[in-house]
Amino acid sequence: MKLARWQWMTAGESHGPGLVGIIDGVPSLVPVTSTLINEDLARRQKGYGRGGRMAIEKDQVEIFGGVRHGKTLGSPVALLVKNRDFANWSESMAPDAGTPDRIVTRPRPGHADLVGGIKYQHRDLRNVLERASARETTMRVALGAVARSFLNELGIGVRGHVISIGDIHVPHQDYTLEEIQETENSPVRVAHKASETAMLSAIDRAKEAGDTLGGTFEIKAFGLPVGLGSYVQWHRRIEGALAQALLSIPAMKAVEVGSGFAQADVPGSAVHDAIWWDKDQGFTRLSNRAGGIEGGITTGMPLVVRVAMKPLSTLLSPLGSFDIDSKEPFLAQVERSDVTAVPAAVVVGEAMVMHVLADAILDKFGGDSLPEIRERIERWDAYGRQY
Ligand SMILES: Cc1cc2nc3c(=O)[nH]c(=O)nc-3n(C[C@H](O)[C@H](O)[C@H](O)COP(=O)(O)O)c2cc1C
Ligand SMILES: C=C(O[C@@H]1CC(C(=O)O)=C[C@@H](OP(=O)(O)O)[C@H]1O)C(=O)O
Repeated sequence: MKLARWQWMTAGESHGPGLVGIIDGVPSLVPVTSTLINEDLARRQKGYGRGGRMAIEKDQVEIFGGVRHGKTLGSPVALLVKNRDFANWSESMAPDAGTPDRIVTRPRPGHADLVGGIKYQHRDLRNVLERASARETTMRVALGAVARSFLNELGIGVRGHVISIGDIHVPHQDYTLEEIQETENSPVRVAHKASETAMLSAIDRAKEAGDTLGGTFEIKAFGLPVGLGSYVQWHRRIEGALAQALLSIPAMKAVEVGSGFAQADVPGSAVHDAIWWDKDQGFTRLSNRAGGIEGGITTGMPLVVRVAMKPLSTLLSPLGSFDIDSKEPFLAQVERSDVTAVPAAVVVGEAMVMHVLADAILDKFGGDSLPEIRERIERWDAYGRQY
């Protein structure tokens, strides 16, 4: 795989002391503050259908490196988010000596418990679920807020919204950035009131039945330059990087670009976007079924990706499974779980798209400081308009 220019990683367990993250490759002079990062952390915590854990956590970032007086230095950015719930697990999850109570020997169908136990030779499946948990996505979002600020400074806006929860879908339309931004006020992050009401009662019904719901969401990026990604080598096609990034989010099972799956059902004349030219904007497209990518390269039209999330696997009325020690079948007693996390997953999806775009910008334009990169993009855009 290619060496990313925007390299980032996270560490930390769900009920351990907290989560840490580092990004190497952030240009200097990008505005970054804990207030700005906390905004995205709060957005990820919202959403109707979350369980008891979200009432415990109030995610707040601490910036440990790479930022001074509100601007990045060009050195690695290091972040920390503490787990409030650790206070309730301090003995069981102590990094040094402690008492491993709350041992898990009952793997949940659909979670990482069983395969992780076999793979890492753990007999306490807590050692698996602690890291497989989507708690880790908190740090993806914190680091993603740094990418957001970088992209915003270049005039690129990335926003997502919910398309469906269970079998309730919002009517399809080409949502604008403003319409998507308004979904911040919706408890399920949708832009359509009737769908919102139906989704809220579907979530209530699923909760009563001890069941869970998945759904789909859309992420759009506005203001991208033409030319990110490439067709010249397999790993440089940008939709490949986006699909990998989005499928890496726990519980995501499918990704489509533009009108994606629907393209397979209709002839080419109903799929491809006619090219248009005028002297003000240069080349553009009359429609955007391609979702802003042709030949693995951004076209300058809005980037559109959709993601399908499976229903969560921790069921209050669980499916059958076997205890890994006694080998006896059981129906697990579950303490708490989310009913749906699709509205939260949108914010994680935005973060993953922004990490890919930040890397693609640095790959195409290089540069060490924000002003240098901005100037290069402006020159590139001017070239594009007169091509
Ligand atoms: C924001 C978010 C919250 C989640 N909350 C839960 C949860 O409460 N219970 C659960 O069983 N799974 C939850 N998941 C999904 C599991 O983490 C995921 O299914 C598990 O790690 C196994 O990975 P896989 O589904 O990709 O195979 C959540 C996922 C996300 C993105
Ligand atoms: C903690 C978060 O999500 C968690 C993801 C998750 C899972 O199995 O993935 C299970 C739940 O955690 P717990 O077992 O502590 O109730 C969710 O709350 C979070 O999003 O910050």
